[in-house]
Amino acid sequence: MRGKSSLLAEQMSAQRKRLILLGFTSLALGAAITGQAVLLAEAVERIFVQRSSLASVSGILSALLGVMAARTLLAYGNGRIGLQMASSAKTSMRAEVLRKLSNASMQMSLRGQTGGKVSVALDAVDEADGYFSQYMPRMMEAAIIPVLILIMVFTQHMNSGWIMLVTAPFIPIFMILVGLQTKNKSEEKYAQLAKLSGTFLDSLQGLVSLKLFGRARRQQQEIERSSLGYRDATMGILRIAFTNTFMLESIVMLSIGIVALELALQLLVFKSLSFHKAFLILLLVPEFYSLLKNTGTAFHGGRTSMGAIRKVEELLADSSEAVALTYGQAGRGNTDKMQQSEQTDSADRPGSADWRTIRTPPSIELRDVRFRYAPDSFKLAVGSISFGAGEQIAIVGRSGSGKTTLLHLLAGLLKPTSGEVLINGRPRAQIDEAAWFDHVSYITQHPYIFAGTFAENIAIGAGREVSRGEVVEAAQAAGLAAVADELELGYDTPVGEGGRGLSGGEKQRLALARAFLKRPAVILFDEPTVGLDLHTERVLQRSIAELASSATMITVAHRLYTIRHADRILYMDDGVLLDSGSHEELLARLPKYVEMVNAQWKGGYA
Ligand SMILES: Nc1ncnc2c1ncn2[C@@H]1O[C@H](COP(=O)(O)OP(=O)(O)OP(=O)(O)O)[C@@H](O)[C@H]1O
Repeated sequence: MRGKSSLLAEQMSAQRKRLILLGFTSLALGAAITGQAVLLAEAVERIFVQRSSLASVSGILSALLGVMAARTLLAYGNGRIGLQMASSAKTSMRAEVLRKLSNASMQMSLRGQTGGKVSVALDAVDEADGYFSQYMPRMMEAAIIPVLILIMVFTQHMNSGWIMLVTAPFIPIFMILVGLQTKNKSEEKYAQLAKLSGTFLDSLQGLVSLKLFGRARRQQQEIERSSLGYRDATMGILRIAFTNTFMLESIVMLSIGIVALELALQLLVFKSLSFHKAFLILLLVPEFYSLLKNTGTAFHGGRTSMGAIRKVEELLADSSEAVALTYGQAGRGNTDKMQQSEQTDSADRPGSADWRTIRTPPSIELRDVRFRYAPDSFKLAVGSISFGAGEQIAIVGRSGSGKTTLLHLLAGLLKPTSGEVLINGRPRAQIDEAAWFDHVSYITQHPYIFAGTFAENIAIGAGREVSRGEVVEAAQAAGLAAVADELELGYDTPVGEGGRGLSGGEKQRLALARAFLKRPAVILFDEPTVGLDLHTERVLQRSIAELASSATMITVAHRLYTIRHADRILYMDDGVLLDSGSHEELLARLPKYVEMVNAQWKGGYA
């Protein structure tokens, strides 16, 4: 797991060059600020005290203008460097979040609320901006420029230097106290925002169910509660920010007042100070405190950003933890390999290239495979089974017996807690994931339809550019041609979110059309439990049989037709493989199987 604030440390080390540049521009800015004060004091001294002619100070005035222009440019430069740091830090953080989320195991994807993750990936990363664009440049300026000013003041008048040195620490001390409070509040704000986003997205996704169960009002109240929590957390931060600004302003005013009083006494009462020196110090003192004060404001923003960065860090750490927790020993190897594959081109890895060229159905072997979603949860222990190349396997068993879990293990969506899955004798964990998925089609009961056209949704299966002709051919093979003809814009009709809806049977045929484009060597099929009309049923059966003729096919089967036509049937019972064999063999020796077959006859599944 990542150490605390290591994400920040990583980002800072990636920005080292810009930080050094920032140091140099801050130094130059400090020189410009002190130079400006010196030139201004000199010009005022000559014009008003020595009554020199304007022409005699024209050189000083031009130099003053030049220094002022340089100061403006340097301040602008510091701002730009800050913005560039923020932009590249945000880009790399967001990329890391997206990479982690997309590489995460299926369990990880299911953990936590999607809305919360979206909020962290978008809002929290955006909030990190302030740390790099404001906090860091101001901190760098505060570390360099006040020191330059202080040196200057000490060389002019020791007393003023001491007053500044004694009063200055009040500002950072105050900032630290406020900052600590703000950080907690900021983390609370992000927790509230993630909760609000999560509740909101959940409610949107489940709107129909919520309405049907009369829970819409309660959910509305839940959203209201979450949004009020978020409001309170935000208001809490703002309250601290306003108090912070007021207090800082008071400290600054008081400090400048003390220095001015001391200068006035020295200048007018004790007459121990020249006007030039007094005026120069008086010009530098507000610069000194204003820099520290700006740092105070930036500090507040910086702490808020740190809270946001911590949230991003937690999300990243959570992904790594979930991977380690789920995979156990075997998983640790897999995670290593996953990281390895990020560093080296997957095609270079041993076993990838030859696997890519395989087009024939592979043999699959489970070797003493065990799996748990979490400690003390459902346990799957199927032992060792092997499936011959091109074999048609049906997995059957009661609801909750672990059929889908087994299918996910075969697909590589879940990693075994112990044991391994071998493909053509090679551990699946050693095969490049992308290369493996190139050869697999997993047709779930509820295929995902992306927001896009009907044709695009089919084409996604190919994983390459495909012509309209190929899409139409795949649709015909999957029995979808008639459906496409009935759509308003044919293959160009928008479907998925925001588009036209598709029925369950249509979605499954669309998943089949994707598989026809892909022509996979392995088909994993979660057969629909709901009854389809006779015509759709026949179309599906025919299409699947055609696809299966060139693939190793493993089906979580619910229909007697599929079960009877399988080469081998695996009967699962409470996470254990109770028996396997042909339909006739199981009928002869497994009473639970007979019971299931009889129940299906009665239910009309056959
Ligand atoms: N993400 C998960 N986390 C924890 N437990 C899970 C998860 N998914 C499934 N389970 C549990 O694992 C067990 C097996 O589930 P699985 O979906 O594999 O059963 P199944 O035989 O496919 O059931 P069905 O026929 O109803 O789809 C169940 O007890 C289920 O509650």
